[in-house]
Amino acid sequence: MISAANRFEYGFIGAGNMVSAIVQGMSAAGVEGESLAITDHSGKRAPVLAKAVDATYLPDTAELIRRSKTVILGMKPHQQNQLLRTYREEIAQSQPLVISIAAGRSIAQLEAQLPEGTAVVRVMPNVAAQVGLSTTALCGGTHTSAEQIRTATALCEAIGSAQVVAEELFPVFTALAGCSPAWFAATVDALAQAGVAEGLTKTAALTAAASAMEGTGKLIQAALAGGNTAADIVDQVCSPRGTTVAGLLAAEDAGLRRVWHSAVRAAVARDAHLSAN
Ligand SMILES: NC(=O)C1=CN([C@@H]2O[C@H](COP(=O)(O)OP(=O)(O)OC[C@H]3O[C@@H](n4cnc5c(N)ncnc54)[C@H](OP(=O)(O)O)[C@@H]3O)[C@@H](O)[C@H]2O)C=CC1
Ligand SMILES: O=C(O)[C@@H]1CCC=N1
Repeated sequence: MISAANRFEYGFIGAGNMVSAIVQGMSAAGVEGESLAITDHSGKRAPVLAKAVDATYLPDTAELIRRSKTVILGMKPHQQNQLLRTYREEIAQSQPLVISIAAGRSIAQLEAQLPEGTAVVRVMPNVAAQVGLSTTALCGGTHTSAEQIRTATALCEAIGSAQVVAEELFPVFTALAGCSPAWFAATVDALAQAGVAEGLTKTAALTAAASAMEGTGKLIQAALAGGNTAADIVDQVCSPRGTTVAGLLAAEDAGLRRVWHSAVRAAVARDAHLSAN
C-alpha cells in the first residue's frame, strides 16, 4: 500500500455536473488542489476540471484508487456496478474510505459490491456546492468509524452545510435538496416568462425572480432560527385585499401545493426504481 503521506486526500471518479460543482466549491473554500485527484471515463472533462483547480488528473482509475485516502464515486447510479466490479481488487488492497453521491444506491448495495470491511459513506449533495451552499445529507455504513464520518463531514462542510440523515430518509432528502435546484430554476424560468408576458425583458424578469428567491431563502432560514416558519413569511407579504393574496389563491387554485406533492412523490418513486435496478 502507498504510504498515507503520499496519498491524495480525495480522489474523484467522474467529472460530470455534480463532481464539477463539488470540486469547484472545495477549491473556492480553500481546499488545496494538490490534495485532489480526478479521473473520468472518456478523459474529456476530468483534465479540464483538474487544471481549473490545480488538482491532479489521473487517467488510470486503478492508480487513483491506490493513491487516494478517500474515493468519491461520482458516476451515474447505473454506472457504479461495473466500476466496483472492475476495481474490487484495488479497493481491497488500498482500503480507501468510499463515498457515494449516487441517488438510489443504498449502503447495503454498496457494501455488497465492495470488499468485506470497506468503510462507506453515502452522501447526497446538490449543485449549489459550486457556490458553497449545498445542503448535504450523509450516512455511514456498517464498517465506518466516527473518524471517517468526520472526514466525510469535513468534505461536505467545505461545500456548504452537512447533516447526518437516517438512510431511509435519503429518497425524500434527495427530492427536497438534491433535485430541487432544478425545480427552483424551472420555477424561476416560468415566473420570468410570465413577467415577459407582462412587459419585462427576460433578463430583467430572471434577475428579479432569482434575487427574490435568494432573499426569500435567507428570510426563511432566519424565520426558522427564530422559531417561526415559512408560513409566517407568507402572512407577512399577503396584505389584506392585496396583490400577493390574489396571486397566491390563483396559484393554489391552479394546483401549487399539488404540483410540489407530485414532484416529491415522483422523485421518491424514481429513487426506489433506481434502488431496485
Ligand atoms: N447532478 C446533480 O445535481 C446531482 C447528482 N447526484 C449524483 O451524482 C452522480 C453523478 O451525476 P452527474 O454529475 O449529474 O452525472 P454526469 O453524467 O454529469 O457525470 C458522470 C461522470 O461519471 C463519469 N464516469 C462514468 N462511468 C465512469 C467510469 N467507469 N470510470 C470513470 N468515470 C466514469 C463520467 O465520465 P465521462 O463523461 O468521461 O463518461 C462523468 O464524468 C449521480 O450518481 C447522481 O445521482 C447527486 C446529487 C445531485
Ligand atoms: O436527477 C438525479 O437523479 C440526480 C440526483 C439528485 C439530483 N440529480
